[in-house]
Amino acid sequence: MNRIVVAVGIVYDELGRLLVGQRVVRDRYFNKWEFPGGKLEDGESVEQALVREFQEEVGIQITASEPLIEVNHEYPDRSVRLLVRTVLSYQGQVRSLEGQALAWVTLDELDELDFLQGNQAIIDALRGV
Ligand SMILES: Nc1nc2c([nH]c(=O)n2[C@@H]2O[C@H](COP(=O)(O)OP(=O)(O)OP(=O)(O)O)[C@@H](O)[C@H]2O)c(=O)[nH]1
Ligand SMILES: [Mg+2]
Repeated sequence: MNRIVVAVGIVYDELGRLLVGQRVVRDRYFNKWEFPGGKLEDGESVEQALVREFQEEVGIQITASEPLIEVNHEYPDRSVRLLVRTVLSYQGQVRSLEGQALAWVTLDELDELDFLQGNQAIIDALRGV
């Protein structure tokens, strides 16, 4: 099976909280929490995909990001490669553009959310485990 390549962004607010979104009902894995992002389109770099997805989903313009971690995960129906980047700067105001719930949460609060399975390695990396 081909691996689906996904750009994922970690954005912090001025209090050091992270931006998370809840997948909407029409999605696979509905109601699971995730970090904003999405699949790379043909010919796109990870940075281009990240900029496009953040514009489409949460309405901000990312101006700088750096790699955090790459995670391969096998779901029952698909294999994904998550290219996770830390967002260093952006312009605009975060808002939900696709009907998804958005929240700013602390690292401790991440445990209370029902995340996509593939995200445990990301959360460990954020905690420096
Ligand atoms: N955006 C995002 N996607 C993630 C995360 N973790 C994770 O496993 N994924 C997986 O990455 C893939 C890409 O997500 P997506 O929202 O662009 O695409 P999708 O699968 O909903 O679209 P589709 O149902 O039309 O194929 C999904 O299979 C999703 O489960 C995450 O933190 N953020
Ligand atoms: Mg998406």
